[in-house]
Amino acid sequence: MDLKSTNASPVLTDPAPINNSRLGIPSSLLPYPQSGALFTSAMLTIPRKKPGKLDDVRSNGWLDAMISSSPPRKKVLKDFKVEVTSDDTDIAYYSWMLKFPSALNSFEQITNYGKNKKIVMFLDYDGTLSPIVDDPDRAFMSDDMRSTVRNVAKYFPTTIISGRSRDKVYELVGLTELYYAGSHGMDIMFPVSDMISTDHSNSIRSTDQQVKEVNLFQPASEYLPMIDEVFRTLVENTRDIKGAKVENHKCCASVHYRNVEEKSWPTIAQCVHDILKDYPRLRLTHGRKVLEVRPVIDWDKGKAVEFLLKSLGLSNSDDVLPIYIGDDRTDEDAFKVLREGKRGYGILVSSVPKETNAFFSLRDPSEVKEFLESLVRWKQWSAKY
Ligand SMILES: O=P(O)(O)OC[C@H]1O[C@H](O[C@H]2O[C@H](CO)[C@@H](O)[C@H](O)[C@H]2O)[C@H](O)[C@@H](O)[C@@H]1O
Repeated sequence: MDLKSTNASPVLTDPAPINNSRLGIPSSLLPYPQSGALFTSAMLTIPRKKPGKLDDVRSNGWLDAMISSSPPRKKVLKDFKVEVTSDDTDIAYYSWMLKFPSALNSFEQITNYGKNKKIVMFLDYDGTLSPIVDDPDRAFMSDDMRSTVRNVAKYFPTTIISGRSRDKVYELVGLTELYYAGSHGMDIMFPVSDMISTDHSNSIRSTDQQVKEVNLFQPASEYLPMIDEVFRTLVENTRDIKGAKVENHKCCASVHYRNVEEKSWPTIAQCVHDILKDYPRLRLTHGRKVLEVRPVIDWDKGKAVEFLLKSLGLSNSDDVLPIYIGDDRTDEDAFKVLREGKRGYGILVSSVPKETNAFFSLRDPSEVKEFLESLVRWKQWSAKY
């Protein structure tokens, strides 16, 4: 692993000062709400802005990205007024699988490569461990999936890496035997007892819910008041857009449009665009029917994987095989790190063909469960022989 790059400050150089002064108090003294905390407009009066002309989001590609996010299985070819049948979809999927084979069909290849190595698992949450549902607050994982992940963690060091806040994803997964990285890897926690090395300046010691001593790494900690402020503005300014939902993930904020009528997508995009104009230190990324606002720092799920491998003493690529399973564009950063460094395997969860840096594919969370169960069985079997 390139240690130098992870030891450098993850904050991208940008001359604009961080605008904590907007709030009038030093950031270190600011309280920020826990994940999922309900925002009441009484907390702060924010002048509401009507979205500007919708030209920006049409020309900057945001709208196209929104339309292509989470595509439906059946597509209508508008120009020809024909519907692509599921047979056509299947043909497209199977030819895509020639390039990104099923991790289930390639199981032997994966385990042959991992035979004398320590396998380290990284799992995304939404769309990977839990199916995508309309209400983000109801994205529960099944008890079966939970027990599968528990078993995986018995044999392989396992981290959940999510775009959600760390607290929220821990609440949803509920397993103490895992490591957790929330806010797309900008909020990482693991027990000090498992730590082999860290010399990162953004690491601090803390205690978790079980009062265990933990290492907390938050490369975007100085942005927390700014994210909180933007979250409130987003809530206020999207209030009249039916179906819009804004989440505060502590180090980033999400604006969901899954339940917004398609004709209002330009309005919601323009609304986010207008707010971001006031925050040059924040940027936008796209997820599955969600716009994500996050700090302009050189940190993502890929960097988080590298950081965790190093901190846990697992960065020797000859002895270690990291496997990362995820479904989202933000997971591509991790797939890329594994592919480019020839370090491990990315597995994309998708039921439609997609451009990806992953090596393998799985169709949906049920196939993820099957793959994880096979891995556990293989490990138990190989321990005997
Ligand atoms: O990194 P992840 O764990 O995959 O988190 C990414 C986003 O997941 C959630 O949104 C997605 O799942 C929702 C529930 O199925 C769905 O309603 C939404 O449309 C998806 O985008 C979460 O709510 C986001 O904040 C995360 O960033």
